[in-house]
Order: sequence, then C-alpha cells, then structure tokens
Amino acid sequence: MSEVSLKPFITWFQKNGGKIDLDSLGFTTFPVCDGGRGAVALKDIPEEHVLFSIPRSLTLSTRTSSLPPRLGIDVWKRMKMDQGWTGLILCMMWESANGNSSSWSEYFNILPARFDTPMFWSDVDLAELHGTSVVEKLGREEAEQSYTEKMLPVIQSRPDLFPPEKIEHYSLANYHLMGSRILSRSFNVEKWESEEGQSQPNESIDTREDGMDVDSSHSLEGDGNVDDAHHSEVEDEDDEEDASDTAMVPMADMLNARYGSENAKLFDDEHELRMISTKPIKLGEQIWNTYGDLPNAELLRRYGHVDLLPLVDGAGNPGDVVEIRADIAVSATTQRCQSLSSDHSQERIDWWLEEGGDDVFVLESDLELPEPLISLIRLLLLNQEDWDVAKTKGKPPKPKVDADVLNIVHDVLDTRLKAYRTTLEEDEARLSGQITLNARHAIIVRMGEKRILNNMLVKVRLLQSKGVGKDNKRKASGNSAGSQKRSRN
Ligand SMILES: C[S@@+](CC[C@H](N)C(=O)[O-])C[C@H]1O[C@@H](n2cnc3c(N)ncnc32)[C@H](O)[C@@H]1O
Repeated sequence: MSEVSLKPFITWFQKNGGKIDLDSLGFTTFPVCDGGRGAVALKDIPEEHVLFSIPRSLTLSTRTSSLPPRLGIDVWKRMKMDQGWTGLILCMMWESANGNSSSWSEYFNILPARFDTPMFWSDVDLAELHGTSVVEKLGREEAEQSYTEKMLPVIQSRPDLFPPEKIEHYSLANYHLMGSRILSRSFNVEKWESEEGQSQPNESIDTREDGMDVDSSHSLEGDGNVDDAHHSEVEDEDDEEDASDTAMVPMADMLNARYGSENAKLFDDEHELRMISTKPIKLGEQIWNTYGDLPNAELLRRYGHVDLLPLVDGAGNPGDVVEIRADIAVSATTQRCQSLSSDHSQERIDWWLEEGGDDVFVLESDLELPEPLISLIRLLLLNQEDWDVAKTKGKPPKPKVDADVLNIVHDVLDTRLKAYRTTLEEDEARLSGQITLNARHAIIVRMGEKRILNNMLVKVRLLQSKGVGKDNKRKASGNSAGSQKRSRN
C-alpha cells in the first residue's frame, strides 16, 4: 500500500485525537523480506522520543465498540462473547459491516485483506510443515467451532442488528480474516488502575488484550513498557485472561519487527498509548517494534513471515526452538530399559504431570539440555526405593546427566529428527530452486529446527565420547542440564 493511500487514515487518526510526529516518521514500502509496508525515520530520532500517541478511545476492542451495549451486556456475557476472541471478532465484523458510519472505517480501509499464514494454506502446503508443531497449533477446527456454536447463535438472535442483507459480513471466511487481523496486529492493553473494577464492555474508553502487549508503564526505565506480548491464540479462549484487554491499536500496528532489531515500543498512560523510540534511530532506518523475538514457527503461524539473519552455520532465526513431546522421552527410556513395565512408567508419568511437570520440552539454540527432560528421564529410571523417596518428598530427581541419560537423550533427538520427512541437505537443495513462498517459509522453519537438533546431537556425541557421566569426577559443561530459560540472545 502506498504512502498516498494512507493519507485518509492519517487524517482520521489526527482528527480523532491521535498525534503523530510526521517530521520524524513516515510510511514506506520496504522489500517483503523487511516487512513490506512499515515506518521509516525521516531524520535522526533520539531515544525516548514520542513517535505517535493513540487515545484509548481510538483503539478497537469490546470496550470501545458500540456493539456490546446494543446487544445488552447481560446477553453479551450469557452468550459468552466476553470469553476469548469471538466477541472482538464480532465487533470487528459489525463495525466493518457499518461501513462509513463506523468510527473505524478509515482504519478498516488500510487493514490487510489476505494473509500468508498457514491458517489459509492448502493441505499440500501444510504437509511441508510436517515435523514442526505449527499445524497442531493452528486451531482451525476450534475456531470454526466457536464460529458455529458461539457466534452464529448471537447473529441469528438479532436480525435487527445483523440484517440479512448484510449477512455476507458475518461469513466464516470473514471470521478467519478478522481472527487473523487480531492474531497479527492486536495488542494487550490492560485497564488503567483507575478503571479496575469496570468490567463491562464499553464502560470505559480504553483497551484490550493479548496481542503485542502494551505494558502499563510510563517510563522507559520502568518495567512497564507496552510489551509485545503477542496475541493469545484461539486455543487460549478458555483461559483466565480478560478478553476485553485485546485491542486493535491503529498506527501502532503499522510497525514491522525483526529479531533483535526493536528500536520503538508502545507504552501506556491513563488516556493514551505512546509509541516511543527505545534507541537512537538514524535517518532512513526502519522503525521496528518487537513481536517478542519469536521462533520462525511462531512468526509464520501468527504473522506469515520468517526471520532470516546470518548465523555461524548459515542463516536463520537465533530465536528458533524445537519442541519435544514428553511421550518421545518416555518411549526412548522404556526402549532402552526393557525392564521398565508400562504400569511402572505410567504411575511415574501420572505423578510427574500431577506435580506440574512439563509435557513438552523446549530445545533452544544455546544447546542446553532442558532440565525437565533430564529430570523426567531420571524419574523413569529410579529404582523402587528412590522412587518412594521422590514421592514422599514431592520432588522429581535432580537434572544430572549420566551415561544412561545421555544415551536416552541421543535416542530422543534422533527420533525427533526423524519426524521430518526430509533431511537438512534436501531442504537446502530445495531452497535454492524455484519454490512457492509457502514452501520456502515452511522449509526455513523446519531447517531452523533441524539445525538445533543436529547441533544438539553433535554435542551429546561429544559428551558420550568424553565418557561424561561414566565417572563422577568428570563434569561437562551441561553436565547439569541448562535451565529452561526463555531468554534468547
Ligand atoms: C503488525 S503488522 C506490521 C505492519 C504491516 N507490514 C502493514 O503493512 O501494515 C504485522 C505484519 O507485517 C509483516 N511483517 C512484519 N515484520 C516483518 C518482517 N520482518 N518480515 C516480513 N514481514 C513482516 C507481516 O505480514 C505481519 O503479519
């Protein structure tokens, strides 16, 4: 979209109390790999400069839309529109159906009408993601169930609000479109302290929930910058979060993001949200928000793009991770130790889960062995006496790596790697040929994961060749597994 076509939107924004420093920032179209449409510095911008500010009333959420009060707050809640994203999706459909009479019509005009996210991929393209956890996280069926079971009854109950002649605005396709707009552009805007206790939609002028988070903080030095806590996904619908915190934030959602490149962030105040530079930005540089330095699998699922940066062993996303389901670790352990009965394992697995143990382990590019994975393997290997002690104390074994554990971890990694249908070398070859954008994205996602698994296997084999764990005096780095910290650098 060209800069010219943004003019009506910018005019609407300013007319409605939005402020933007157009001397410092402009919008342009970068190459697709740099985000497409995004913001650029028109001069050197110092740190802590307010680039633009958005009145809370201009955000679009179930608190600010005119739909919930028209439907009636009791009905809204009884029909569960206050849970998950269905309510906001319905508000967005309603506002969009209202055309020029909606307060956000100029905003809708600049929102994307199609997405490259896997939610819209064909089965052939989705097959390219085999082995990654992207497909099982799409939540397409759950979304369609919400549409049929939650939204359609509301629409059908009020033909005065949702007239038959406008019914095309409330289609399943539009439901997915609005859901994807929320997934890729919303922010988590919590109520200001003075608004706490005002739980009814539209009672206050403010904000929304889980997208790129807007932390309640007022100074760059404080904890509370407007975070980039990205959208809670469809499957989060039943959790405890306040769905009315999820808000579309015009202008703030015009910034792209790239791993480690953030130079601006959204902060909130009682009446407005402010996009503030977090570093000096030079003339001509792109102004980047952060989406949380997510792995490529998540970037693709939520935003439809991947990050490709130079790495020591190629190009990829330093924030990539590999998820390993606990059942792979259980199978690998029982295969190695045939003496473990399935009853014996099941009792320990049940206990592990009851105690809050993980059922998925995350490998990061720092190649630290996940402590919970080691702990679970050791739990399964405990003799009866030590298992009784662990139960009594309510503590799983310490994540200490020995030779048996290393052998099992090796098998786990090997099994996980075999979940992909291609090798890294085959992926590299395909990437250098002519392929579709979706295939390219999928291949980059799985290559990043395979690289971590391969590097991890090399590390484990090195530890095995050094005899780590065979003798108590020898300790390897990673002898005690690394912590499951989520920080990536
Ligand atoms: C919050 S919007 C950012 C503004 C958006 N480019 C626009 O035209 O309005 C997020 C979308 O921008 C694009 N995007 C952001 N960062 C990107 C990047 N580093 N590479 C490619 N696309 C990116 C993706 O399409 C993503 O879904």
